[in-house]
Amino acid sequence: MDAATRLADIRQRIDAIDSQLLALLSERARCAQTVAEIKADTVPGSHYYRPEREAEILRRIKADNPGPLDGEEVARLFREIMSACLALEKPLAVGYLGPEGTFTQAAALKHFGHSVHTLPFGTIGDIFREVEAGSCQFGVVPVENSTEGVINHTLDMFLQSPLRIVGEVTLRIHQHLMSQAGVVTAIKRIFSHQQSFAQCRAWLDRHLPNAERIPVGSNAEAARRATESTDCAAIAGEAAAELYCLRILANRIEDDPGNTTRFLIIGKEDAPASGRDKTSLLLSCRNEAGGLYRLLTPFAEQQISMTRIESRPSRQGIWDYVFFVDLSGHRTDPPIAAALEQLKAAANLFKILGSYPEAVL
Ligand SMILES: O=C(O)C(=O)C[C@]1(C(=O)O)C=C[C@@H](O)C=C1
Repeated sequence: MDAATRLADIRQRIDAIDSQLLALLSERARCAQTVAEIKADTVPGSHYYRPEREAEILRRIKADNPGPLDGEEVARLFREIMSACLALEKPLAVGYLGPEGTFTQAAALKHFGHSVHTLPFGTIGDIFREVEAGSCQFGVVPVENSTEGVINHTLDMFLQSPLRIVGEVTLRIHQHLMSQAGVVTAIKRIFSHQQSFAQCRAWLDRHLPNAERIPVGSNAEAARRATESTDCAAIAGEAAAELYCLRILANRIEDDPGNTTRFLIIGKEDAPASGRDKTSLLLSCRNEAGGLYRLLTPFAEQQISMTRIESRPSRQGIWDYVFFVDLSGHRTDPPIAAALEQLKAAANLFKILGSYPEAVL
């Protein structure tokens, strides 16, 4: 068989497979519509998003993936299928730290897929307020970066807010230098968010030591400012370059190639157990010798793994601190439930911020 005939043959097979895929996708979408009808009958008025179910599906797809497509790639395809099915049930409104083109928007789309409505807000506080007020069902906020550490503003919001953490998503952050100019040497002023400047400090010191570094509220805002003049540049992500038609002069200039940001999904109710979950808590104890040690003892006794602890001023008195703690497991797992009961009795402040599926994508 010659090459042209083989090609025609294989394309015919691809067409037949696509028709099967389309029929199966349509059948899946009809199933999701039936799920929506059942939900409307049993929990009227509630949103239809089920983070624990989505996490279970994505984990199973990755585990069963026969190849040759990469597991992450296959999971991303299924992420989009579920997003489209959910939009048929009821489209979700998701608030993020704007403007359009920020890494937080990229994180929102990575977590929910592209069939949700993403709504930009100016500050982390605005996102909390809008989700509390119900104008968005969920919000996406950055919480920590592998190079720069925690985003204090996000943690501090949980001190007052009744919202829960319903999910997490991590995003590899690639920073690019972008401008209308054609060469790096033409750049006199650089705009970026202060976190991004910090993530690219060594690169900037080496390549643009004399350019002025001007901090702005977001990377997308930096990209917009970079359109003002040809001797300006921005450090931002690819989406911002596309949005503002800027040329990428230098790719991936972050000092740490593993540079990753973790984002939290906030909503009104936390998620049931998915089989691989995290629980986040807010705690404080009396300021005395061994106070924190005694507070955390139930975790050791119940063999619960504590994956993170951060301390922040409580804002209630000088040198008074609260602790943000992440645990492996769901608050309904019996050892965690037992430890939480003990903790509740011993802590000055005890708040469960949420139990939610570990990031899958
Ligand atoms: O299983 C459900 O509850 C559904 O609504 C279906 C489905 C899916 O497409 O598989 C869609 C949205 C939910 O977030 C979870 C799963």
